[in-house]
Amino acid sequence: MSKEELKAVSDSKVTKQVKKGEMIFDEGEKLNGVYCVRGGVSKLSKLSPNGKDQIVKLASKGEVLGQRSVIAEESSNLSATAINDMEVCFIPKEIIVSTLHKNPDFTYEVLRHMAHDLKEADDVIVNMSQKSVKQRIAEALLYMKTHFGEDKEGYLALVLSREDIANVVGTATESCIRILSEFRKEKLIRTTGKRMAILEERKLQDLVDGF
Ligand SMILES: Nc1ncnc2c1ncn2[C@@H]1O[C@@H]2COP(=O)(O)O[C@H]2[C@H]1O
Repeated sequence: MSKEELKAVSDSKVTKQVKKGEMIFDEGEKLNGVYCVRGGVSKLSKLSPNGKDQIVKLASKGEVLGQRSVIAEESSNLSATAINDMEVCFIPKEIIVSTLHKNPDFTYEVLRHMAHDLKEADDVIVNMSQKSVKQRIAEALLYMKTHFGEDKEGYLALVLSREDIANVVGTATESCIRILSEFRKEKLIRTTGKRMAILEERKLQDLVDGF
């Protein structure tokens, strides 16, 4: 971006604190701009008619939310809710659209991000249809470790409720609880309340890979 473009973005952006559990935007909303995640984690999810909230993605620092519907001039396809306390910065639609028209490098970057999101969405569909619930839960735990890390005691830094884990893998909360308890008995993981630690990363990966 040129100095002028950066200044326009920086003058127009508004920083917002979002508390754990608060919604940033709802599915079906017409967004007046995009949200950049500066801290914390947001779940992007879609509520189905049977009441299940399918989590499509966990978005963290550096990710942009809402650009798809802003560019497509549609309403948002997913809702974004804070999993923990977040800081987001809002950039109005006009600034995004005018920069997209003026700056090909910026447009290319946005396109690159959307192409990446598309690949992730493909992988979600393939995983859902080809992997068992057990494999999907193992994969979700490994994903949480790779993307959000561990705390000093070796627990996964991102703490998700059992319901959220079930909603990430697309299963019932009871099935998720049962499989996590199997993993615990097999000493693949350790749990303390909601907190979980991976003990046997290799074995979980083998399970995901079908060995
Ligand atoms: N893999 C993904 N699938 C769908 N939406 C994503 C993905 N990653 C990020 N997003 C963002 O999540 C937003 C949800 O609302 P929108 O449909 O407006 O725009 C979407 C994208 O900006």
